[in-house]
Amino acid sequence: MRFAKGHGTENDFVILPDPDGLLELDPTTVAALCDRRAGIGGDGVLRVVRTSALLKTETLAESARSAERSEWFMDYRNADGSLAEMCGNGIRVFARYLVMAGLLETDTVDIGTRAGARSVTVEPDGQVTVDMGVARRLGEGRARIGGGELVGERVSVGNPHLACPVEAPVSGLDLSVAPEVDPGQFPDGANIEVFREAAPGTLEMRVHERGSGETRSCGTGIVAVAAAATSPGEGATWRVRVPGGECTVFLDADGVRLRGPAVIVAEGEAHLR
Ligand SMILES: N[C@@H](CCC[C@H](N)C(=O)O)C(=O)O
Repeated sequence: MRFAKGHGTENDFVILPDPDGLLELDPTTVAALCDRRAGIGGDGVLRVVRTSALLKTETLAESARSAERSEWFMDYRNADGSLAEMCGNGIRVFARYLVMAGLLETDTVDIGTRAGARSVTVEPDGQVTVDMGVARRLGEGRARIGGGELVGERVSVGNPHLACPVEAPVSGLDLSVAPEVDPGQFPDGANIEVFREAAPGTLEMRVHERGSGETRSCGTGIVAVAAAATSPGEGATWRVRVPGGECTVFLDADGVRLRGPAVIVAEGEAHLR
């Protein structure tokens, strides 16, 4: 099985080129690929598949139908094999892979996801900007963590988030154990972010991702905390620092854009047993 490895702010992915949709990617295979000792290692898998091939085996939700017009589809899987609707770091890495593989002739492309199509622009300076659509703010939510409680705002970026403001520097928090959420608020689970304003216009954030555990960055989580930190109805630009680097989020009346790095670090052949 051919693969590439890439990351966006150290949120890392195994990339599987499968233009014609021939791979059978079950959760066990995904978990084996993402295993950091016995596999290649990654927070998730990005299968690079033509949308026309994906649609032979999968029906998209009504809300994701815009993806049907995209040539390429980011079939994203978490490290535990579960599917997710969207990945903000992954889609930048996906676009970088398309460029490297000679599969992209323009700088801007619509990429299909289970949250719908997202317009992605690969910039000359190496950064990649994604039109993330709308970050929907859904009201207060809670999570239990290490005997305490986190209170924050539920935000949908296509996938579910709980963005929790905290007073102390985020480096002091223990996110090693999965926070528990109320299934009534999050029927499909959630990605949990803690954040604080470290300087004017700059947020610091850490995340515990659904299906992957604590990661060094989460692009949709970065968008969720930027939305939660912005006064309703106003626009803003936030730099968001995560353990693996930094991204910038632009919020305005048209929606949200996420800008950050995307790197391919290796290519090879995987031999899974
Ligand atoms: N790391 C990603 C998000 C991946 C999906 C997430 N774990 C979920 O299950 O919703 C990002 O960069 O957005």
